[in-house]
Amino acid sequence: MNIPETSIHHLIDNLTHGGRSFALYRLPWTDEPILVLQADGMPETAGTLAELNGKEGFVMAPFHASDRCPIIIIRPDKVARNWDKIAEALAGESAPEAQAEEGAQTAEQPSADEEKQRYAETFGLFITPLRQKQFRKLVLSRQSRQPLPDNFSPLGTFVKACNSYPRMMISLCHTPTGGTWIGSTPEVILSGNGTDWHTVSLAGTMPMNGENMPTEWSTKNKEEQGFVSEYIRKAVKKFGSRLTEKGPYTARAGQLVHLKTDFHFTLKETQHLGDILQELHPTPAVCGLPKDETYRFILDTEGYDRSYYSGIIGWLAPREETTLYVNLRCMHIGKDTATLYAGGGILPTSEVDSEWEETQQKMNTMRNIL
Ligand SMILES: C=C(O[C@@H]1C=C(C(=O)O)C=C[C@H]1O)C(=O)O
Repeated sequence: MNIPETSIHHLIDNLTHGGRSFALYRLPWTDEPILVLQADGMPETAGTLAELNGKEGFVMAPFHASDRCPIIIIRPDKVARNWDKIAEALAGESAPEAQAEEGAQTAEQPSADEEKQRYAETFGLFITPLRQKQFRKLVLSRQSRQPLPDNFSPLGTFVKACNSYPRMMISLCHTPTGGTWIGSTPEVILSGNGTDWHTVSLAGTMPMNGENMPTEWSTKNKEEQGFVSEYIRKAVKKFGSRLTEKGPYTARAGQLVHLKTDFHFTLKETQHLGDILQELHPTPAVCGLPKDETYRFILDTEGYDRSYYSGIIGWLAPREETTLYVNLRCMHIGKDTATLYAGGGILPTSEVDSEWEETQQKMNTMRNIL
């Protein structure tokens, strides 16, 4: 993907400082940036995914919705594909007045050792109920802040992600309340149109071996992904018919590989996609099993707010094509730091050092383009 001409580049970068809501995204295996822009006013918010029934727009839903962190629906007043059309859509837009930057981030950053120490403590809290067989799987995640480079450009970073990660859905999304997020996710939660729908079970992680894809999976990884498949199969059967499954197979995501199963199914109608999202989210790829108990446990025990990480991001359009993803390998852009997020599935046999390393490798997806 090319960088657009300088005026568009600056305009989009400036939009990330303003009061306007927009999303710029690129679907896997395409080279087409898509802009969704709300012309005025604050975007609509919702407290539950079910409230998305019948709605159209660019959705950004958190791991756990609250008043402070609601589900956001950017109204598609303007939708434009490719830089030429995006330039036309933005013609007449002036660079918005810069708003006061949110939350001055002057707090001391913990050192790498302190971050690992904290992670290890929380890992201890997570492994105990797993070993006591209270839960079958838990996903433990963390955040890490790092300074933005002096010449940081959100749009430049978006284009770099598009060029580095052809298999992933790349997004740059800004709203006045949610702030600015950039991500590169490998995981569909719900996509399709008409009667044909698709979701995936994605779990298990290994680093690429140079340019070679490792394909020998440990029992732990296979089991972890099997849990997600089992959950998705059940959830999808509640709404869809004619379920077909392909996998598990090894799928590349940047410098990592995962185990993946595709699920295709038929829906009779598309006015209740919110109900399906509510049933699916949070899948055991980002939460745990059993769902309700592990969701509560994570909210109470993980020790930080996941915000929009491991929520849902993408285009919802019940009358045309929907492409919704799990918001992974993402970062929140602050005034002069980026907050990166990553997690991984924990089973009773998990070990703290390799799980920590896995979160580092996942965060590198964003670090490598900063
Ligand atoms: C939780 C993340 O990724 C998820 C967890 C995985 C795992 O536990 O192996 C693999 C892919 C994703 O479903 C993340 O990227 O932060």
